[in-house]
Amino acid sequence: MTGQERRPSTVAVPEGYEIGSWRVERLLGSGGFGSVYTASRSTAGEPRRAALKFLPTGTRTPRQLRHLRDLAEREIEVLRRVRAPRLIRMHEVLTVDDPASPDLDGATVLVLDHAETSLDHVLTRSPRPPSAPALLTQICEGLVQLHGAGWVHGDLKPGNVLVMADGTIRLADFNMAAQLEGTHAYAPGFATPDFTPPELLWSDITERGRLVRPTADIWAFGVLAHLVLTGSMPLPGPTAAARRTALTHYVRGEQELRLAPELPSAWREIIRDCLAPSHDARVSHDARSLLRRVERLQLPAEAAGPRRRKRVLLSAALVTAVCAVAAGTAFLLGPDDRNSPTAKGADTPSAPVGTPPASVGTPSAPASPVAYDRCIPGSVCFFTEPDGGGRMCAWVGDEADWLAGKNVCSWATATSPRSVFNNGKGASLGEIFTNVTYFAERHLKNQLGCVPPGTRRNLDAGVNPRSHVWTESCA
Ligand SMILES: Nc1ncnc2c1ncn2[C@@H]1O[C@H](COP(=O)(O)OP(=O)(O)OP(=O)(O)O)[C@@H](O)[C@H]1O
Repeated sequence: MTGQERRPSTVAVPEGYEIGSWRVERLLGSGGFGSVYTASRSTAGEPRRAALKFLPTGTRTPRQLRHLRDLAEREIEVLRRVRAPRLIRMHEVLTVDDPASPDLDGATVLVLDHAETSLDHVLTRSPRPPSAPALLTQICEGLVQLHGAGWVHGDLKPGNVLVMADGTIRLADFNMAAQLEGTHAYAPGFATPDFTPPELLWSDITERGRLVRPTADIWAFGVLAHLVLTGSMPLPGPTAAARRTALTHYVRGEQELRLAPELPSAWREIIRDCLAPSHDARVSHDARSLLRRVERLQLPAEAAGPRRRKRVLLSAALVTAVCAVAAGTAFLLGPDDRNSPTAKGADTPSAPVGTPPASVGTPSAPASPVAYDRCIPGSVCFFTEPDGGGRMCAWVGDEADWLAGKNVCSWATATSPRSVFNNGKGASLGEIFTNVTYFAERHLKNQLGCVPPGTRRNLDAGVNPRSHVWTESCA
């Protein structure tokens, strides 16, 4: 099916229809596999509003049914297991039990956080939104969180980037998502052609599905970035077929990648790397290194420049300037609940999901050999107990103020960390800022220590960091 556009298929749900504690209001839109409605809660409790995604898993022919169930299960699995600030949250899963409505009976209903709109709609109104760099930073954060938790999105495109009422974004629509087994994963054989990397457009589908890797999302990010920054596709053409021909010429080396001339040169470099014509040529640009580059584009030139050129730590003055901006773009990873019993299986209702806390883990959790492994790849984690035990605070980006910055560490007010793990990926993947330097005061003042990539170490009692920054070296 790759190469064909998916047609929306509407699941008709009447206004006022009741399911669980929800009353359906109006249709938000339909995708290839189901429809999304706004709903309000008819009983006490939070949230008051939600988006209900109806997947018609109870109807259709047995073959369609199997396929729809597989897609629904993928989405539920991701939403249950990966809870992170830049991914849409799922509150519960319901099944319609209504034999009197044969089209609805048996449908799976995902109760999701209600988004205000999608990036697709934003681009229709404003093809080059002024907030494009900030939007792209957050999309990149979403990819870091998803890939860090071991999943490939597989269908990143404007329709699957939701914009919340507060203007922040969340990645959504995970029915093409695939869980990594080492370096690769198997996804169903669908994708949206304009956002699909060349190696997948012409690849075979095995019994387990199509082999995908995180570089597929990196390609999609490149297309998305070009679209959001310029209002046009990187491989232009009036129809999907024409764009595909342009892609073929590009991949065969018969045609250069001609990015829009108005694209700023730094973005041009990033997009070119994302749109490298093969997986091998793209593999060194993972989501995390991309995030760093995207974040740095938003720093004032005088702050970003010296940090890039000199392979030394930031000077105190410079650091203050960097922090003011970096604090606005760094983020904290949510809990990694991959080992949680409630995270398994698609048939039990999930517990309500709250905003991921700034600190995760339990105060009494004993240190164990796997304790450090809670730290999601790509992040730096500080723990309240030695050997990765106790509570954990994790960051992918810089944090200028642990207690009052963008991503605070709630336990740090009263507790000193006793161990640290720099689980950043390291220089082998082309990343530059791989060491984590931490400071006794906010805004990176009064250096306490530095952790090289891959290092797990215990900290002396009384070491009280208040800020940290990813740096080129610990020297
Ligand atoms: N949580 C949500 N809040 C608000 N709107 C949503 C939410 N989830 C999805 N939508 C909107 O509902 C519509 C249908 O979404 P859905 O995920 O089913 O399909 P799609 O992404 O448009 O298409 P496809 O699944 O074929 O890729 C889209 O317009 C999307 O923006």
